[in-house]
Amino acid sequence: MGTTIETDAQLPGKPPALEISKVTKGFAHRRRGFQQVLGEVSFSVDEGEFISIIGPSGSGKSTLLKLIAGLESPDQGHVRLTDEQIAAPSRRLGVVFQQHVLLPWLTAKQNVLFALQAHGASRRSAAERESLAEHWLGLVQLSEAQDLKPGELSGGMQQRVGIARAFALESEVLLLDEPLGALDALTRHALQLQLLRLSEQQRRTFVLVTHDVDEALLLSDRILVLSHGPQARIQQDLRVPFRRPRDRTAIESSEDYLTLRRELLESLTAQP
Ligand SMILES: Nc1ncnc2c1ncn2[C@@H]1O[C@H](COP(=O)(O)OP(=O)(O)OP(=O)(O)O)[C@@H](O)[C@H]1O
Repeated sequence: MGTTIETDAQLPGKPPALEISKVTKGFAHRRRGFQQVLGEVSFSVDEGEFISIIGPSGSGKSTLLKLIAGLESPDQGHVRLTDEQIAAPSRRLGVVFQQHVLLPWLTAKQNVLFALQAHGASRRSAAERESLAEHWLGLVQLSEAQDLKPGELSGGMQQRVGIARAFALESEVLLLDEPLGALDALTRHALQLQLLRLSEQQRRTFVLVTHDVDEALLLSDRILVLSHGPQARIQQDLRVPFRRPRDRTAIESSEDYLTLRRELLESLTAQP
């Protein structure tokens, strides 16, 4: 296996950026009764680490991400962001969902600016906010399209606006829920590389929910596999050992890659 890169995450004594401790969550359904979606789930994420959560459909991946985002409350256990318990959405956490949730009456740039204002970046001057928005739209190759409205953009372009917006907010932790899931294979492939590049330049803390084993292997330092629900748990916690900056072609042709990929697919298709 290759060697892991050294990050701040490996410095001894540093508290984790994110700590999920003995979290459980269920929902009451009128017909099905109470459904215990997550059993006791515990894991931590170091600062600067990129982790992916994969698991069977319906196992509770999005529920887990919503708990981390403070959009749902755990029934038991807690979510901590370094020194703070998360009980509601926080500026310290940015979220990108599968469906681009852009305001249709605003241009791409205005969407990013609107989020910057709402997110408390008002301590920056209007000119600073504008150059921040332009900077991030440029990094996702949307400079030419920054004055177009969502209706005039393709699905992939809209998703790139969502990614630029999330990065521009400068949150410590970025939560990505299948951000590329609704895109065609070619666009998805290209955006995976953009996300790889951005995440390697930024080294923020990332939690990605994905169905795509190759996406998880390309982007992550660690992959957590959620077991079949109900009462899903973390059934596997795999370290992805490829050096950064990563080169997709090089890692995908390595023996380690094929072994990890096989292991993940077996784990995902294992009977509950
Ligand atoms: N707000 C809610 N109210 C009731 N049930 C819910 C709610 N949110 C999620 N669930 C249920 O929790 C279970 C897990 O859903 P969740 O979306 O977290 O799974 P997932 O692993 O992300 O699924 P997929 O991979 O298909 O997107 C499902 O059975 C779903 O119906």
